Amino acid sequence: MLIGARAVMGSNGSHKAIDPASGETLEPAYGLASEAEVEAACALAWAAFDTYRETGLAERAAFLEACADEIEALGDALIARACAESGLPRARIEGGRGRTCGQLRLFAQVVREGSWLGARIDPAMPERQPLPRADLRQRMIALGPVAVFGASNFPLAFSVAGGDTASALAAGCPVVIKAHNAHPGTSELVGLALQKAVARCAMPEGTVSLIFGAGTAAGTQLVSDARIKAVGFTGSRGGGTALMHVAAARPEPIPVYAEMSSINPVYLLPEALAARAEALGKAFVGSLTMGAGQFCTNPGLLLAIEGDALERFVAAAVAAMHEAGASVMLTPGIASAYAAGVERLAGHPQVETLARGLAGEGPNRCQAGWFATDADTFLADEALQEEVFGAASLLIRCRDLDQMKALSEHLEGQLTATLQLDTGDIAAVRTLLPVLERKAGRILANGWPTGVEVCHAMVHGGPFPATSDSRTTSVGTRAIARFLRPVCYQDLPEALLPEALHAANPLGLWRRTDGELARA
Ligand SMILES: NC(=O)C1=CN([C@@H]2O[C@H](COP(=O)(O)OP(=O)(O)OC[C@H]3O[C@@H](n4cnc5c(N)ncnc54)[C@H](OP(=O)(O)O)[C@@H]3O)[C@@H](O)[C@H]2O)C=CC1
Ligand SMILES: O=C(O)CCC(=O)C(=O)O
Repeated sequence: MLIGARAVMGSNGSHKAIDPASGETLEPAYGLASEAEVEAACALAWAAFDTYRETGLAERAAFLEACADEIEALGDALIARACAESGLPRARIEGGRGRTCGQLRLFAQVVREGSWLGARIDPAMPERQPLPRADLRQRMIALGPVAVFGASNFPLAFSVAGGDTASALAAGCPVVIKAHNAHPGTSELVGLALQKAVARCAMPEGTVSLIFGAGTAAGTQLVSDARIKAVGFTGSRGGGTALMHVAAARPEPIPVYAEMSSINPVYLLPEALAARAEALGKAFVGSLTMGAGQFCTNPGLLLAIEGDALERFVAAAVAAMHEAGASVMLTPGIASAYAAGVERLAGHPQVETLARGLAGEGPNRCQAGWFATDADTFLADEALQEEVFGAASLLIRCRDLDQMKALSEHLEGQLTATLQLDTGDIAAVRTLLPVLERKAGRILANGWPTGVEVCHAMVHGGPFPATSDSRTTSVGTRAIARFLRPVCYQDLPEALLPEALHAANPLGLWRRTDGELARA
């Protein structure tokens, strides 16, 4: 583990990674955190907080860029270890490294630009009648140390130096990262890169710590620690909601930003289906089976109106499914949860198995599964909405547009909703759109939900259970807002005000002065 500047062998037992492709155990053993070690990481993060949050914009941006540089400097050792621990192909891991470093550099630009500080100035009005107005100035400050839980399915871009870490560090929050036990070696390497960047940029020692934990104890302790002020999590609905309860039960409750479970409905609208049923069927299977379906944006639910066009779509997708290879899943636990989920669907008396992919050889393989039922069955059985993490999807045959809309109202919160539409479908979509806006964080047309762009306009969020807080996003630059809160300074002399609020605007920020936005 990396506790501040130290490398520590955890004293609470040990853990080794598994290569899911072969089932073999990978050396070395990683020591797991004792209570005292979790405590030490939190103490260092707290000690770092007041210094780190006031680092200059240029200084903090350079630190984020140094994190990216150090990750790249790990070279092939990082790629090889991440492939071995995740079973993911090299191209996916290399892409993940590019995304991770790109994300850190994007947040560096955001930090430098400074509008996230949200500077507002309402100058004093001493002559105002009947009462004078005080001088009021507002800016955003960092919330405090953040506990980050690395995700299993993105060992780089949603893990130790992933979006939660990048946005928390950008906001001015030290991080204590709980590594995912599926990829301890990858976590260690990336943690070492961050530790080097901290030293190189002379950031306070506790800016970054990385702990390994056994079961739920270390994570629970971390979220319970009074010095932790927010949580970033990507993983299961069970894990995310458990941490929400822990955070809410603290003497001082804290926000938990958990991204959990989503089945990502795809609407096959009649005109689009009639025009390109076969192409859509093939493209659907490509999106479903990519990366063994281990994306929270995987298209786990299709909605369409019964008829000939739908049957053409089904025939094309079934043919593609029969050729879909069985990729390695991330962990034995995820592979067995997938197998159980598929068995549950296959054994449901009102669910038809449309097609299975190829079985594959070796351990932890994901045999894709596609199932169908009617809208009445889906509406009557809540369990059919549960995410089956992996390449499994359920087609709902609807009688008409009204039933499609009724079914949409019934859906839980989602990360995405996808519309396959043509011009002739616009009127129908117009009636669906208000429902989808209430249900999902991102609505997309004529694409597939997998693949999330890291940019300014992205929303990777949505109502529960997609996330624990629908007001925000875990991907894209808006993610920084999760770790900030406003402070108002009333009548403070300029010598005591932060630079962002000085009269001369030395940081050159866009500020709202008396309601007017200007860079002055
Ligand atoms: N929505 C999404 O994006 C994703 C969903 N999943 C879902 O999660 C399942 C399991 O995958 P996994 O990635 O391991 O996700 P988990 O939610 O099981 O674990 C994620 C992290 O949270 C920790 N954790 C989990 N539960 C608790 C708890 N009650 N208290 C404290 N810490 C906890 C785990 O620690 P430890 O491992 O030490 O127990 C791990 O570090 C998959 O089968 C899939 O259903 C997985 C990945 C992404
Ligand atoms: O597809 C992506 O890029 C993000 C998906 C995601 O957040 C997840 O699967 O956990």
